[in-house]
Amino acid sequence: MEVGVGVEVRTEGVTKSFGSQRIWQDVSITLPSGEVSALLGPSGTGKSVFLKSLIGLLRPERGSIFIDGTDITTCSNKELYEIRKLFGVLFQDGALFGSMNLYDNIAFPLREHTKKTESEIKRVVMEKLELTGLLGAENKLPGEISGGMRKRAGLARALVLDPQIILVDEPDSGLDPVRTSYLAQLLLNINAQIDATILIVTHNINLARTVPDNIGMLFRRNLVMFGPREVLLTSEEPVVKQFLNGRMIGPIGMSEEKDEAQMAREQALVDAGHHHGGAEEIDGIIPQMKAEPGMPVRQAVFRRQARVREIMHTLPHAAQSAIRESLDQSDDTQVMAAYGADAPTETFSKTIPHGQING
Ligand SMILES: Nc1ncnc2c1ncn2[C@@H]1O[C@H](COP(=O)(O)OP(=O)(O)OP(=O)(O)O)[C@@H](O)[C@H]1O
Repeated sequence: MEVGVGVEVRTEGVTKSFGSQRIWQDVSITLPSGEVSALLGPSGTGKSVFLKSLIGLLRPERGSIFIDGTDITTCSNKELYEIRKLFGVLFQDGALFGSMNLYDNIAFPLREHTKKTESEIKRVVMEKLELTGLLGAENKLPGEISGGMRKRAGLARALVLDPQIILVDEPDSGLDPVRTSYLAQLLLNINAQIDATILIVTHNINLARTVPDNIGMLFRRNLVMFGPREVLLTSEEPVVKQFLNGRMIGPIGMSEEKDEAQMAREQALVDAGHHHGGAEEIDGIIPQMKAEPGMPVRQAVFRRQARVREIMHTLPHAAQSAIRESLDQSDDTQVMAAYGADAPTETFSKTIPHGQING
């Protein structure tokens, strides 16, 4: 597999509305090159709109979006067309063409955007099918396979042009927790292999706690925070704590947000013994998932360590402690020991066997 170098994605004060509906405002975010970042937020906060803005499918009315130094909000259509080739995008349902088999779906970007011969195309397609555990399923139509397989096929297609930026919209949607973990493992393996800058948009708490190097959150039309994973995972911000623990108690309501009086009434109910809805309260930080044995060392880990050391003094105290703890353990190469005590769970310690096409 060719090794690319992920490029930086930076937004500066971007604001997006549809008519009079403001989706988010003044969002400034830098996705460090080659690292894995996640953007969280309750449903409807505009995560997908953000993702579509990054590839120029939607245009914010204010602010700039720099991809590898080019502002895609002002560049020409020709430049945008070239910039888009840096991206691989995995949409929620895989966005496959229903009438094409998996092979043709995955070959599609190569036939559209390159002059490769059919035998070269075959080599790339088979490589991506193998990487995503889909060998043997190439003749199936998207309608004949499960949601998990469709996601993996979408990922295979997103990878064929050797993207330097991979955007993933809700990798868990429609998947059970185990298949979600397999897909998360695959994304980390891919990051180790091609060093692409990855952004995962999700409201899956497990994924947020275990996968990304950096995490941000959108709420009430604003970016609540964005930074190294330890910042959000140790945050005392009520909306972040509520979200991470999936509780009903807090500023996030059924449709949008709550007022103070409503929050006080609900807290009184919980104090009186009513269940708050969250399955578990997790304090502190769960270790980050690692690339699997046999993968190259994930370079993002070293880049992030250097970066985080530099900004350490600007971070909240709790985040600093958590980062120091992780740095102390970090002769760690971020490749999971095959049978080591630190393999987080059995689920994460297995590869998708080649040819396994279920799920
Ligand atoms: N093309 C569009 N035209 C008008 N409104 C839109 C358009 N696309 C999205 N919206 C609106 O923008 C808001 C944010 O939608 P978006 O899908 O980005 O949210 P999300 O955070 O990804 O939600 P979820 O987690 O439920 O997928 C919604 O109110 C949606 O109706």
